[in-house]
Amino acid sequence: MRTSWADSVANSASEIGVSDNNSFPRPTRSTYVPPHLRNRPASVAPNPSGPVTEKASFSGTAGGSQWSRWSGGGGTKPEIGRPGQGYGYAGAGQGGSGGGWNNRSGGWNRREREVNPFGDEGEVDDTEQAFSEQEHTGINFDAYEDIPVETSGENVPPPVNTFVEIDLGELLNQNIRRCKYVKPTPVQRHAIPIALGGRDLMACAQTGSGKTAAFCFPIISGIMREQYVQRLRVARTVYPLALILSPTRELSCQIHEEAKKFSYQTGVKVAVAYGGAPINQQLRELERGVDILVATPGRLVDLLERARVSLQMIRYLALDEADRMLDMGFEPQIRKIVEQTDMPNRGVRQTMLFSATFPREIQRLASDFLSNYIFLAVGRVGSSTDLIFQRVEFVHESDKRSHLMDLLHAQKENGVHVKQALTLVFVETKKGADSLEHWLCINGFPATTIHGDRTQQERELALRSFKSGKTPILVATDVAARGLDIPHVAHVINFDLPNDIDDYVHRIGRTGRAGKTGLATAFFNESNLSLARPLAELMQEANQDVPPWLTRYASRAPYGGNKNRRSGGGRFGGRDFRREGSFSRNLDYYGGGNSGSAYGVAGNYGGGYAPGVTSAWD
Ligand SMILES: Nc1ncnc2c1ncn2[C@@H]1O[C@H](COP(=O)(O)OP(=O)(O)OP(=O)(O)O)[C@@H](O)[C@H]1O
Repeated sequence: MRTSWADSVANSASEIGVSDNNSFPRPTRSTYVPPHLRNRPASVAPNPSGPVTEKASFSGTAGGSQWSRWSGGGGTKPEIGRPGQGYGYAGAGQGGSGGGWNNRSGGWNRREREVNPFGDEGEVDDTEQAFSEQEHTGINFDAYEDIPVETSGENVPPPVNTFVEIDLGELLNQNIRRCKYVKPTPVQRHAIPIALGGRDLMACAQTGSGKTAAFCFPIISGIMREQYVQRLRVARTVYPLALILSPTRELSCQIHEEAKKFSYQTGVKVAVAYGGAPINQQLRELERGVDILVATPGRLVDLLERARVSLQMIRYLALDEADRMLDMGFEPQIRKIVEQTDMPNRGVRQTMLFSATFPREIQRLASDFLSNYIFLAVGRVGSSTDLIFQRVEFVHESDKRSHLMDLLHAQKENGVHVKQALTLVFVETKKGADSLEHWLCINGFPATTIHGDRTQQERELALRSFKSGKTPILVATDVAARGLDIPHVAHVINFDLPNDIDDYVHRIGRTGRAGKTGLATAFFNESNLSLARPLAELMQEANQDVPPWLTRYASRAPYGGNKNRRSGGGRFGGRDFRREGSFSRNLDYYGGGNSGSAYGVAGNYGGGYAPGVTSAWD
């Protein structure tokens, strides 16, 4: 059995040799001027009404940057930094790390101590050897080594094998060690050098394979490196340098938590904004300063409309679950945020899109936001990891509950139904979720539920209760399908199968994460016929046993599961859509083949919701 990346740290014994010479060419950005402000007169910079002179102490090598112009130019100066604080950075004196790093930690106000997100309070081994020592402890990444990797685009930077050969900065490296990340995962090996090279990126890698760090590390490192000595705020408007968008509130919170760990004591400030939670609290948090803003689109639009956030200084834009962000549910909001605000244009900002699935027409849409980008696919686009043992059972609608009960009883008898083994049950509707939860509870299986009709407080409570094992069964709609990284989810049950095979991939991806194995069971019946073929193909590709009855259905069924979203000639045929020379908006990728609009009609569009299904997306 494979070893988990993180869990095997303690037990690992040996690891392949690590070079600590920094062989990867280091980007040369000595003094950073935000690209969209280059060659502009100073007056183009945000022009504060009623500038406030901030007592901002800083050291380091900021001379010549736009920031220093504002701070030291003697002219009008926007209010910079957090009120009442000397926001200074110690650019010098970073032992061990290469020059040019902007150690911002010196600027943390002593009154506002940064909470230690690791809860270790102790020292971290900050010697250069620490990675090497850990790397010799035998983390088993072998299972991932044979994953096919495809990159396309011009001048693709080479991948790295270790964290030490990437110049992320010592403070970030310390946090990586604290996270017990010993070695970069395959997507990190490829994506981090690409992003550090300043390139736009469309990256597709399997669920649970470490995509969050793959976009967070370069952003944090870039902000540290770029010598932003002061944080801009004009009146009550804040100017983040990086924006990370995700489709759900819970996922945004999770990314925020992760990013806070990665940026601990670097001076890079991360804040989160999402719907359903009191906006005033989020505004107060923003006012304390923000370099990286993690947000759901709806709440961000609200903040932009209130002029509490400006995207004028955005240097990095990352879309997590990018295909979901660009499908019918979100695309208008994303276009509004990216194209109709003061955000710097593509080619000026750096844009990174990540997901485990990337249907080709979404790739095409996404290319509107990217400039000369690199396409990276680790594993086949849209494939599931073979760490997940997949099982499909034919269950009539009326038998589903009793079948579920049988499964749960069997789990209990096998000792799986314990605190450390959580079960996630996906259903199609919010009503269905509530009713199943109630039924489970009265039948002696403590369950809770998460869906779009619950208040945010209820949703957060449910998630906490599930994570802690207090309520080991979570009944969820698709709101929990993407991105959530919940340790100890041992079993994902598709009580109702989704209509789209990509949704299935994300749902089952809540287990079998970070090198761990997991189990996924699906209840299939006549109402899922359109999924038969893509499901059988997906399972086959992941070396799973496909039941003969499913193969029979698959051979009879028309290709469903939104095959129209993929390339012709097979589910996994399409990778980088740019390689398909004849790709055109007018081709029959939308199923109907005659879509009047460039983007097809809603009903044919992958992310649309099936009739009668209420969306739980934020
Ligand atoms: N280099 C690493 N070493 C060990 N563990 C890692 C490493 N990188 C990430 N992880 C862990 O792997 C888990 C999955 O990572 P993450 O949530 O980023 O996956 P993902 O690819 O974004 O998944 P999804 O597609 O479901 O959103 C997390 O618990 C994370 O802490």
